[in-house]
Amino acid sequence: MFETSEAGANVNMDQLKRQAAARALEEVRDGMQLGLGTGSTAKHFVELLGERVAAGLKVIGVPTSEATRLDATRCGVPLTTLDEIDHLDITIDGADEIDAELNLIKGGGGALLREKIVAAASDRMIVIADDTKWVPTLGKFPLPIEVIPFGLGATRRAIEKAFAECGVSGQMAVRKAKGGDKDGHVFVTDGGHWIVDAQLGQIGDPARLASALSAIPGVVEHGLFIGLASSAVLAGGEGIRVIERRKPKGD
Ligand SMILES: O=C(CO)[C@H](O)[C@H](O)COP(=O)(O)O
Repeated sequence: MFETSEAGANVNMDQLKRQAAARALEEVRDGMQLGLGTGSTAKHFVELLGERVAAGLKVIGVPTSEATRLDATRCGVPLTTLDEIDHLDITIDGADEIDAELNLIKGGGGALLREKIVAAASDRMIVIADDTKWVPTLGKFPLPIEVIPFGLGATRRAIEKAFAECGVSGQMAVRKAKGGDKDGHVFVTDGGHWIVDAQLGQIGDPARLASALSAIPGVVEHGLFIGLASSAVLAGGEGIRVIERRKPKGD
């Protein structure tokens, strides 16, 4: 399904992200419980949602990171936790790569663990992105793997074994923080873990790789989101494309 973009071809990436966020906001209804994603695209959604809340919309959100918690608070979006409510209606989040099955690579911003917990607790997950995130095959974006620092050598060897079994290979690097007083130090997630980014190039069977990585004890979570996204809103120079997942979530 295609929709016409008002902005035409000369929009910059940030405008495209905002357009995708605005389109997803049309799905939000009074009384909904929302998962709030992390990243520059999700930040647009939180800001636009804040404007609707200021105008009287009644919603409550669960943030997927401390950064989003701060943004949502600044924008006046009421927040709760997954301990206080029993489900979420929609999670709206960005992605680093999206394929035709709506499998995703996420975690470029380091929030993959909370993002996956929140998405899994939601009836629907709407992915919002500029259309450069749409790829024929996942893997060009380095796959984030959240790990426990203890025993990292053993965990890395187990990850390499899982890669070989799944027909992929590539360099791994422990993520470093960029900017601020933590610049150059190891990046630490909101959960206190580290991230290993794996440069795989192409992931032929993302579901198989996801299962193999999940089975490794030192791996807390990985950035392959398989079967979680219900739809993707992609904004490009030609307009907005909304892609629905063929099978409903949970099937
Ligand atoms: O997974 C994420 C954070 O962990 C983000 O959703 C992903 O990195 C996309 O970010 P952006 O909207 O800034 O391109």
